[in-house]
Amino acid sequence: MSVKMTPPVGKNEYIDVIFEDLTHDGAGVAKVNGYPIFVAQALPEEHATIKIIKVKKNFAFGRLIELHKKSPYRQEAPCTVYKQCGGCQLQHLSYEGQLKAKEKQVRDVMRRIGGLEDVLIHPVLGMEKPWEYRNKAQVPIGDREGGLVAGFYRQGTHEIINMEKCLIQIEANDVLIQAVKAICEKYGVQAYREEQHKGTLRHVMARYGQVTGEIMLVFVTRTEDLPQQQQIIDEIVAQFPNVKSIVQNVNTKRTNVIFGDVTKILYGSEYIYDCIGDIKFAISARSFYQVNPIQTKVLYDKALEYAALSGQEEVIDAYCGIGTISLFLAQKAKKVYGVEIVPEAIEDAKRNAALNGMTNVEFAVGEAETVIPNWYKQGIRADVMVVDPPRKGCDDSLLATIIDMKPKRVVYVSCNPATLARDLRILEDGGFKTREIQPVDMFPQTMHCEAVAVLESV
Ligand SMILES: C[S@@+](CC[C@H](N)C(=O)[O-])C[C@H]1O[C@@H](n2cnc3c(N)ncnc32)[C@H](O)[C@@H]1O
Repeated sequence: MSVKMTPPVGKNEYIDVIFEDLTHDGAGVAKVNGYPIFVAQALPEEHATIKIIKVKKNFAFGRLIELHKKSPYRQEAPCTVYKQCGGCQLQHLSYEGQLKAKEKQVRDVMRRIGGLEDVLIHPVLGMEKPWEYRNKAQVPIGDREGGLVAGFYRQGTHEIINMEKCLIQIEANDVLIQAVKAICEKYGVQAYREEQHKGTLRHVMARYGQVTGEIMLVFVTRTEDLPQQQQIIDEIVAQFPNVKSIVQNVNTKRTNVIFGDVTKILYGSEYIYDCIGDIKFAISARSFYQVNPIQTKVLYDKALEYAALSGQEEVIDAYCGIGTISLFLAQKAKKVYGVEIVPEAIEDAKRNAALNGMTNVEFAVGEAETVIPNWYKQGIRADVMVVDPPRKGCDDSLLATIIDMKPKRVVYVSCNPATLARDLRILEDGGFKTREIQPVDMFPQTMHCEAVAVLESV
């Protein structure tokens, strides 16, 4: 017989609470008789009066009404559009507080989801200057009173708010996007209007090579043509000589997905270059490239250290993107095999290997969970397996193959501690032991948390 529980709070009720924790999206968590209430902008240890705004069977949402005791880590968020934007969730928490919160997040999920009580978890490696770090800006374009707006969607809506400066964005991208907006306005380019599925310009993306200074600009349009294309390009290139590639991506669909299937080069090269450490990379418009170049080096150095290569090992790099980690590893390995699902990224990866004179790498296009089991059947064995999956983590059949293959070490790079913990549990049950976990702060001011773990076959 199931017992129906009545939530201990009611809608519109005002109550006093003490916050204990943060959710994975940065809201404060308070509990009433074990029943959790989520409140945006609240921090652990804070005492507050809140108003209940939504009640569900197992949890509720509240709004901060009055803070009675503030967290010692609370600070004034420096960004003027912080509350409307939603791109950052932690600007009201000092950077020291953010690093502590992320370390706690990793510890909690390792215990709760992974059942890993005794694993060594290091403090988060943070940034000296945790601002202006993003090398990629991707902004929706709208129109208002005859002009264009470029910025962000107001939280929970598709209303575009204009933003001239994003505090986590590398300044060069902000400056370029403001200029592109003015140039497009001058030549009468219309913004895409979602409700009517009319107009031209949907998004503008700028990607900056931190070391080379090269910039790629991408226009995402609903239409095949970008009106006054040549004049627009000429003005951009005259004002910004470091723009080395201008690309148009055509997305004709009614969709929230940003990119369409067709990409054409309007000016310059199909890629820009950047360097991480001693390795040079060509990056094309649709390829994944880490957004925080300073911390990427920290992360990859740690992955390389955990791989503990002597020069004799065969290594598989699953989810390899444009071969960034693969080429880092190839400096110290006998042979590296990279696998990635996006064909353009694998073309970039091959070009990158040639660019750096590396001949001990081989890349394959496909799902890691299909390609690697096939390699295993063909007799390929890795001494070290590196995985860097998207947020949903590794597919079960890939984990099963890793368990069968029994590499000496697995280096797991993760952008989602919850799926990392889940997958570590599966690998531990299959005969591996997690030796240590190093969280690296790739995304200051946000709740996103990256970590690299090393496991050994026991
Ligand atoms: C977090 S990124 C890591 C990329 C690369 N290791 C890096 O650091 O730049 C994850 C990559 O996995 C790719 N991917 C997603 N699902 C995949 C799958 N099932 N098999 C192989 N690659 C996949 C994505 O296209 C993306 O390039």
